Amino acid sequence: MERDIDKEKSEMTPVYILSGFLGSGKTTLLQRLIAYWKDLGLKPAVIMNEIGEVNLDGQLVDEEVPMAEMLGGCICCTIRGDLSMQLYELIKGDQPDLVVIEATGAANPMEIFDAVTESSLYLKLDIRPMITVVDAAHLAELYSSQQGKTYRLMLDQIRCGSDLILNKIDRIEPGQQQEMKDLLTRLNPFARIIPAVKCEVDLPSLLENGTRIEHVHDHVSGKEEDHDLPKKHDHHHDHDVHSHASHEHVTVYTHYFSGPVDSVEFEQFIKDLPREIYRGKGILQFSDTSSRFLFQYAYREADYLKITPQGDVPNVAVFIGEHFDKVALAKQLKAMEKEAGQSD
Ligand SMILES: Nc1nc2c(ncn2[C@@H]2O[C@H](COP(=O)(O)OP(=O)(O)OP(=O)(O)O)[C@@H](O)[C@H]2O)c(=O)[nH]1
Repeated sequence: MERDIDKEKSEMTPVYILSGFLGSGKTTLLQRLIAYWKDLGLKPAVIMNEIGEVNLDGQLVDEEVPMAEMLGGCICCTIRGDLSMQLYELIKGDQPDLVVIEATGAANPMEIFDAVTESSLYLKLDIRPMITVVDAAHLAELYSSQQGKTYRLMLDQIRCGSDLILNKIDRIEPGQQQEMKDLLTRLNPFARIIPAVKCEVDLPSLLENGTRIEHVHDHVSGKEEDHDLPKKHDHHHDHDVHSHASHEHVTVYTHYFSGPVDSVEFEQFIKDLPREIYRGKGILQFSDTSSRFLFQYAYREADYLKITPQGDVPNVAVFIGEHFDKVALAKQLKAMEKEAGQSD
């Protein structure tokens, strides 16, 4: 059977799934991977999934890379059926050497595996082990508070990863790093744990990890075989506990700006965001700067990057969080637009 798999693999399109909580660093890793593959002369293609209506991360991806965007829902549930179609069109149309799927951070990883494996009915896919990016600072905080659903979703993502990138270690105390590594080992004793800053990891060795997926794959297609590998996932249990609705508490607000906003005021607004909002991103035209900016807000840290957007991109901001007051947020953003208009 092993030999058959090896033979078949040469005709298959490798599919890499990047999992990880919102803002953990998946797009950062994706950018590194694309550059790496392109250097090797390979043609990657990307499927990006956002629960919001716009894909801003797509702006950060090399424009030559074929990309399918799946917006406005999560591939593990609401727009799950579309994934097979997108994969099919991408692979048949662009004939890439490999595909990377960056799932929304709210996605349940087992469901993504399920959704991707559905496509294996039409396509020869070599579904690679899941790579999970973990925000070290976020993990530290969630672990100490053990907050309900968010924490459980992160645990799921950790349990399903064969490689766990413990990212953003610059944001925790040096002494805490070992503690977080030990925690990850307890949560998933079979995964490789790779501490990193900005997902700077040894990519060849990250991508070499090709052994474990066979097990997960077999499980998903209902042919579980008792290798000596994972007792790591209690899959049936995971499926029972985490239904498709498990991340409905995560909500999104998308705001389209009708005019430029003042940069100082906007930065202050971001600093004052309520704790329930843990992710924000957008493309903005400030009234007091000439270029446009991509802003990123992840887990109470913001950064702003000058950009020249590809194509016709509106000024927009997306906020993702748990049960936050969308109306209040919309009002605040609207007020900023007005003031910018008035000061002009
Ligand atoms: N301090 C710090 N910031 C980081 C690190 N890695 C990524 N970031 C920043 O964290 C923010 C989110 O990173 P992304 O790569 O966009 O995260 P993501 O997982 O793709 O986010 P979603 O698409 O919302 O799920 C960006 O502002 C990054 O520059 C790190 O190691 N340390």
